Amino acid sequence: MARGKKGGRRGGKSGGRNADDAYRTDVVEKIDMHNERFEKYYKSQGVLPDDEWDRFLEAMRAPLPTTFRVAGSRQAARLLNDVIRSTYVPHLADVVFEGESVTPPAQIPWYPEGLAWQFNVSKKVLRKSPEFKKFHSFLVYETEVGNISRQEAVSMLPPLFLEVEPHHKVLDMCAAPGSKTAQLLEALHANDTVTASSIPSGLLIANDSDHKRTHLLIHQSARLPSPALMVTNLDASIYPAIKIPSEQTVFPSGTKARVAAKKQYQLLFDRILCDVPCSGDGTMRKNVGIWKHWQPMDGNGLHGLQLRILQRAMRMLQKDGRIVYSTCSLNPVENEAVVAAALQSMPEFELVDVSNHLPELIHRPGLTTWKPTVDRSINTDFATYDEYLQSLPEEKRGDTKMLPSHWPPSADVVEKLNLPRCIRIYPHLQDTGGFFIAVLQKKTPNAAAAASVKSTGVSEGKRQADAVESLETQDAKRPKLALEPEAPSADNVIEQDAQDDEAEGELLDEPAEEQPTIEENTGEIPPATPSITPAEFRKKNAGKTKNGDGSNIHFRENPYTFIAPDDPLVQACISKLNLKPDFPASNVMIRNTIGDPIRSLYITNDIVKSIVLHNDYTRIRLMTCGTKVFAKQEGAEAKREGADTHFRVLSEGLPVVLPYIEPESIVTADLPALKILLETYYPLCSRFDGPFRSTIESKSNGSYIVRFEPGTLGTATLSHDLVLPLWKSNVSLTLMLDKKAKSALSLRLFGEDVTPAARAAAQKKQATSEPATPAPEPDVLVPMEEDADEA
Ligand SMILES: C[S@@+](CC[C@H](N)C(=O)[O-])C[C@H]1O[C@@H](n2cnc3c(N)ncnc32)[C@H](O)[C@@H]1O
Repeated sequence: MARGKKGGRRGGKSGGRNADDAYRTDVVEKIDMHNERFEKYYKSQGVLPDDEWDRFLEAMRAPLPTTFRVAGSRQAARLLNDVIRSTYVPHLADVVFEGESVTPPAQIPWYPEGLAWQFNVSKKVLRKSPEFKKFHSFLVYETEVGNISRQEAVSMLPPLFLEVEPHHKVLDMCAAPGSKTAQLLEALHANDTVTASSIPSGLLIANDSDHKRTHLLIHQSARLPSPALMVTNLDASIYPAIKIPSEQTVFPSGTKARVAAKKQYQLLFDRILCDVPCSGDGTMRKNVGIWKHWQPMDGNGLHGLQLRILQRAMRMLQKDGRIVYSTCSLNPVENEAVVAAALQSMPEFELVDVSNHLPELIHRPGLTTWKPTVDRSINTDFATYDEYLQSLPEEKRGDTKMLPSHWPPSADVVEKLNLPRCIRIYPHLQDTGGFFIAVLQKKTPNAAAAASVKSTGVSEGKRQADAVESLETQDAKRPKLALEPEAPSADNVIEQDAQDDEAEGELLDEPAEEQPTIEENTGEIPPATPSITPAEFRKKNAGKTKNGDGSNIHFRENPYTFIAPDDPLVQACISKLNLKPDFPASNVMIRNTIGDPIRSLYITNDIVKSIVLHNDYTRIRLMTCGTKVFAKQEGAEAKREGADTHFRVLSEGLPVVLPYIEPESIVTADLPALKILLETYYPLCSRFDGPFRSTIESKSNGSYIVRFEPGTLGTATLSHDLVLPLWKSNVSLTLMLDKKAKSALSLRLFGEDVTPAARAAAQKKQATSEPATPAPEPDVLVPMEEDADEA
């Protein structure tokens, strides 16, 4: 659905059920799933042949199968997928419940490597069948720790069509709650191993205009911590130009060195996902309330914003880049109409034929014609916008909210746009929700120039010459809705900017002397502006508002400060945690309000650092970036030794830091040791055996890494290295994982939750004379922040 309107459109009570039940697909009756307007509208669009109509409606009314994706780095995902395939599925193969056999989970045929699954069992089976109950617990805990993502099948598609690689600069324009962002991050981290994260050279900016929902996004993406991630909170339709020192820009001959030196350039993206807000009628199988409230003016109203977002994306795309535009709506006004209008406004773009990209995916081509309705009663009588306008009294014509782009272009234009290259997914085709996808790219230069002149009468050269536009002007500019040609593509603007700099005066809002200079066009990002020590930071910012320069009083996030690699804090981490010389110490950052003691250190990759250093973080409304790697170890012991020097590696940051930790700080242990560490909060060193005990006893107190080697213990098998952070105190050890992660690990390895938290929960239940269960079980199958609208 378009937004997190919880309860907004989901219908009310029905037939005496309680309000919660009204939203459950397994209890809402089919009798409630009718909407005359819906049927009339879609019939008149000719979305499907007549003989498929009943099957389509039947599928729309059937409960949506539960689907999930094995998430995380590719190697780790493969291992977990093997556990599902070889351990859980065989146990679920012959389940009979109340006399009926239950179909086990099956892999979604089109998802690469079989990493996505679906099953369709009632909540009763999940709760009462012992086999499914166990599977349910497994799913819940693996979801909690981010190894499994509960996601609608069709919602998994857009990132697959985007084909992200680790070096790509990616923008996810409407990203919350973040299920697709997680997939994009995984693709960026394709080179991660089971235990160690790569530091991709690329970048993912995940954006959403809804401030609250960006927190969901941050939470969701924290499951795959990445130094390459940034989260912003902006209106995607007017997404500002992000400034970055030029890497590859070839300056036009004659550009004065002084001009080139002080210029910064707009970051262009290799991949952009526009998963735009939409009316969401493709999610009706899940959000059954939409049946009651559906009406076509929702789609009409969203069309303009959807188009502006797509046009903004087109202006921010690299030459060889790719855009995926997607909605979970079946309405052509939100789909083909948007794509057609965008393509006409920028003729240098084309639709990509991706019909064979996922051979097992059954889909239908995009529509070449459609009939917008001009009112709620499904009045589709007007063949063109002009016809509609003529039908209105003259004085009312200015008031209409209908736009020319709601209507299909003329037949000859439609033919050139290749709209059948769009992908439509209908629920009856593969038992999914409904969905729409279009993949756009820039044409090869010659084709683009020809298309441009033909369609607009304006040559590309003239267009570039007209493209005198500063980054600030771009920020303010809202892409046009009308179908006249969009002015410059963003990359043209960039090349033009260097020439215009002298004539236009300063193009940048920061004073020139604060800008890093580009010495030569070497293709490298110039060194960062000098980092500062925390003490200098406090001094510099003393007396300022919480928001740094106070330029955006409504934006209340903490500032971002890179600290100098020779800062005592960084040096303390390097020496205490035994980090190798190649640890990227100059990419360590703190987030802090003025004067606060520093508790956490973050790390980013080079490009994220460069963006942070060259942009006002309040202007780009930067919610977070990079990943937290070290935290100050609190407690008396740490204080005794000097609080500023006692940092530990965080479990979420460990995969990033692991490649930089010297082998002496990594101790080796086995499965029995892991079981002790899971069963007890602070086991004494004397409880362990063998080389692990002697090694750990010989170590001084502090942060270590423990590597558990593959092995068996009873029926438990550890099939690959497992690396976790450990804290050694005088006589005891602590596994530095949170409770949920410990429970998930225990369930996965030992088939039961052996943690103290689970024992306490069981005792509490016993005390209240309820039957004890190994761990608290959520009410829903797999908790999902925004289950209602993640598609
Ligand atoms: C369909 S949802 C996105 C789902 C998301 N891509 C996912 O996979 O989890 C659309 C999102 O667009 C956001 N949104 C609405 N208007 C926006 C705008 N003008 N700019 C950016 N985001 C917007 C909404 O807050 C909502 O989170």
